[in-house]
Amino acid sequence: MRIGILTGGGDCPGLNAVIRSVVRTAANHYGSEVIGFRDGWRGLLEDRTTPLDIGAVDGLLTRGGTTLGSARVAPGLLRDGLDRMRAVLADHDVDVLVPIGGEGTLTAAHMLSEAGVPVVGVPKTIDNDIDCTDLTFGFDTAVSIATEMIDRLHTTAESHQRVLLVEVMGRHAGWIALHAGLAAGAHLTLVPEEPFDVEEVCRLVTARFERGDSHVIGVVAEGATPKPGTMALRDGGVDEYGHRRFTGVAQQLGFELERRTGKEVRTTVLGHVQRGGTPTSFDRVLATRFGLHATIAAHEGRYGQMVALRGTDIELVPLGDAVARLKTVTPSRLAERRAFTG
Ligand SMILES: Nc1ncnc2c1ncn2[C@@H]1O[C@H](COP(=O)(O)OP(=O)(O)O)[C@@H](O)[C@H]1O
Ligand SMILES: O=P(O)(O)OC[C@H]1O[C@](O)(COP(=O)(O)O)[C@@H](O)[C@@H]1O
Ligand SMILES: [Mg+2]
Repeated sequence: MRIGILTGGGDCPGLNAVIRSVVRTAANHYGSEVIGFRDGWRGLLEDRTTPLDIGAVDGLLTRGGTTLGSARVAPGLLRDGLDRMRAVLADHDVDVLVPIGGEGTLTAAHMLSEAGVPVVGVPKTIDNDIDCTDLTFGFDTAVSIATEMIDRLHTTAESHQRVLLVEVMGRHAGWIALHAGLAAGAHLTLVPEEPFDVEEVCRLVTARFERGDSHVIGVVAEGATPKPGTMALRDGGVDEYGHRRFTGVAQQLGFELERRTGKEVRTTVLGHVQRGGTPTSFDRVLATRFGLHATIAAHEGRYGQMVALRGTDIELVPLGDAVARLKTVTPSRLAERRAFTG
């Protein structure tokens, strides 16, 4: 058998570990071959490939990023390129395609699958917002990095009796903010799922200083928004791929807080540091198991599926189910942070 593999969307610690796992499982369990398409769907459309044998994946387990590269393609171009992609796959004798990506890449994978292309998907995202899987690799790494950074912000914030706002990633879902906030003892966590009231945030800040607390740490997901009418947030529009352009919610909230409470505020935007570097051991294991089970599914002809973590087992779920909706933070998980707010 010949497996084609590609990585799409934003990079994520653990992508290389999946690639290695697919190649090793294919070669060692099945005597199969793997070919990589460069730069996500773009490489498949443009027929840019790289052979992947055991030697090519040496050392990949621990390396961040993706050795195959990743790029975005406008979804319309992809839909128009269906026949072209089919022809490229046939030219390379690819029997099954294993796309590794977020909800965008997996939506495209579902489209190919519906068009009859044999596909087994692997979910990736640091945001942890893909449905039908308990977790995605990259999330644990991002939370670990964010936690360490927030730990460090505590000490400088208390030295100066400041409010420290830290903006973390999370376009539609506040999982990173919620988990890093809980892990690092944040006093306030703002997530996209629950628009915030700037007056309430001001009350919390003022109350903490009035009762003698030394500082405030607020974790703000990049996709958090104020309740309508409470605070203006600059509109950045959308990019050519339909993604909302962020304009720095933490910074803008910081200005408002300083103005309204008179307290000194500093803002730290963690940005891509959350996605860079080596995956945690948890993510290495999850990525390796995803790659292993995707390769088994490919050889068993279980197409149109995505590997998923359910409890401690890796299972297969229909791609259509996985991309039907995003997995956002539930009200009950949001409620858990109340005791630690303020
Ligand atoms: N609705 C869609 N239909 C078809 N293809 C899509 C769709 N959304 C995204 N894609 C393709 O998947 C690529 C990656 O999606 P993107 O949202 O950027 O990253 P991720 O896979 O991490 O969610 C896009 O550049 C595009 O080519
Ligand atoms: O690297 P880019 O293109 O600026 O994208 C940033 C976005 O990618 C992410 O890091 C990960 O999102 P995906 O895994 O869905 O691609 C988001 O948290 C963030 O908003
Ligand atoms: Mg996406």
